[in-house]
Amino acid sequence: MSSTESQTNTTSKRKKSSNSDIKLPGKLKPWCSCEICQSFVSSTWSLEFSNLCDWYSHLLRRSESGTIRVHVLGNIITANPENVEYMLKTRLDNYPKGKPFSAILGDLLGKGIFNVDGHLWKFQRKMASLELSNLSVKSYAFEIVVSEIRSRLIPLLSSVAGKENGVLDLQDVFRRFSFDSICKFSFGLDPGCLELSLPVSEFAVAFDLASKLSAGRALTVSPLIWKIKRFFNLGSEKKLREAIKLVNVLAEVLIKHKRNTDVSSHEDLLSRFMATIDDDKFLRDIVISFVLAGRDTIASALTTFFWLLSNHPDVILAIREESDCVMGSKNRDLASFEQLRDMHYLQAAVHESMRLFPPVQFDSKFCHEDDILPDGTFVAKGTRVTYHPYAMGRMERIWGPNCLEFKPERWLQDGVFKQVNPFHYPVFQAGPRVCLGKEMGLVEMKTVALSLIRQFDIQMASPNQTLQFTPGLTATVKKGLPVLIQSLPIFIAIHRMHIGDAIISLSLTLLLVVTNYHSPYRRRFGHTPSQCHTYKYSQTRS
Ligand code: HEM
Repeated sequence: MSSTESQTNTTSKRKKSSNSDIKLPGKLKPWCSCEICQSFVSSTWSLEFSNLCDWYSHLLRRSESGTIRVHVLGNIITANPENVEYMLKTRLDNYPKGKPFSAILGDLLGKGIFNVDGHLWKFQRKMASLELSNLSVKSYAFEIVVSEIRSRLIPLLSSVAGKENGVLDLQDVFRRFSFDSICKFSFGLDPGCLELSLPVSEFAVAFDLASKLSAGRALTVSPLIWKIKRFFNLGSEKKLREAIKLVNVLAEVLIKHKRNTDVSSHEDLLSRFMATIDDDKFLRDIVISFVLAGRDTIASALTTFFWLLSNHPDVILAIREESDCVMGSKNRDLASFEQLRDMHYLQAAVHESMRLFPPVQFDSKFCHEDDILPDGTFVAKGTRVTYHPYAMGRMERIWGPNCLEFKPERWLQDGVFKQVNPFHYPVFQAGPRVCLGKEMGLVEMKTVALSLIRQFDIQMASPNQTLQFTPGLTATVKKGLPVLIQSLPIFIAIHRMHIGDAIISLSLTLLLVVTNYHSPYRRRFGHTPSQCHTYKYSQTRS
């Protein structure tokens, strides 16, 4: 079917829909007394739900169309895949980021890709897609991650492993890790956040504060409040201005330095973009967008993944067994790019984790001209429309009756990872503006997770911890993720060669061989890890 045909069909379907919603205005209605708005205004939703997104998920599950309105916010929220496809692909032009969003992040991001629409976006998208698909840029990104794991992450975890009171906030560790990695990738600059012997980087502190305060603007009752504070340079707006000034000074110094250096052989984004762009302010904006996009998302995804794993030891075992099978059980090196590609269960587990805990829990666009969504919802010009990946991951009508369970197997068909329709799973957004760092992010996440799973036993310091999120652009766990760490015996034996540990590891290896036959891997995939090379080979051939 041609795209015009499919568009016509959608339109006629929408016309047929007799949703009474059509007559409702979509605009802001601060006085609304409907049940949802009253519960929102009085915060009574919090009596039953720990997180706003859990309450929205509950409302969206109850809604026949999978769409609700919060009139007091002037916001239409949808978990309906047809609507999501419509706004992110079919009518992308009618659902831009819009001025309210770009005003909030404008001072920090300027005209960077994350914050613009139209020609400015198209130009950056084309340029960045070209660079990110380049093989040498991909291996540069991978080398950065591998080196950060080897030289900082593993030594840090090893230094607290087994220590009494050796509690570590894993969320904080991941935030430092991902900041170092994305800065090296974007600027070729190492802020050394995970290096505890180094003083905290000024850039990291300023960037952190600037993104936190910018996101805080979205939480004010009316944008007028932060705009007035900005005009008079008061309170949080004064701090934001100072933080952005520092980010700008450091970026300027860096760009100047690079302009005076031969960067033709450098692989970082800034050096590569320099060849095309002369305007240093624009260059700064483009690269800062990448830092914002690629930092907290990875840290958030890893934090919730390890929280889920702590309640699913069978998944940890299956990941270890699959990696032993692909890499060899005695191999303690990090997985290579190719080896990661062969780990279908790991790929399934990280996708499943982000289904339940997407790093970007919701994402809003602003309607350009009056419109009707495929489910019949009328959208007035200027209305905010939010698609909600967090709620979508919890919809029975999309994922079936076990939608609330963490089941990596749902992504596997005969042991091979199967993608789903991206509009059912818009964790990386979908359509023409799909996340540019998706592949890179997945590789980073899997490399970090696997390196820790193979070398450490990680337990929650408070085993009954539930996840409560702080409001912001990316999901952040309110109290962090305090964990206790133990090195795995095999790892100790190989790296430290203590005779006692070597005996323990030998016994464990024997135990593993004996229990191999009854392993979770076998139950899951119907074959033992030692058979899996042949298995996968025959899968590929057929
Ligand atoms: C688990 C990791 C990640 C997740 C879940 C994720 C998710 C997303 C989402 C939902 C968007 C759409 C945001 C919007 O338009 O409002 C997005 C856009 C984007 N992401 Fe990611 N992201 C991840 C990692 C990364 C990384 C590592 C990079 C950098 C290399 C990156 C670069 C970008 C860029 C540049 C955009 C803007 C694309 C455009 O507007 O055309 N992301 N990402």
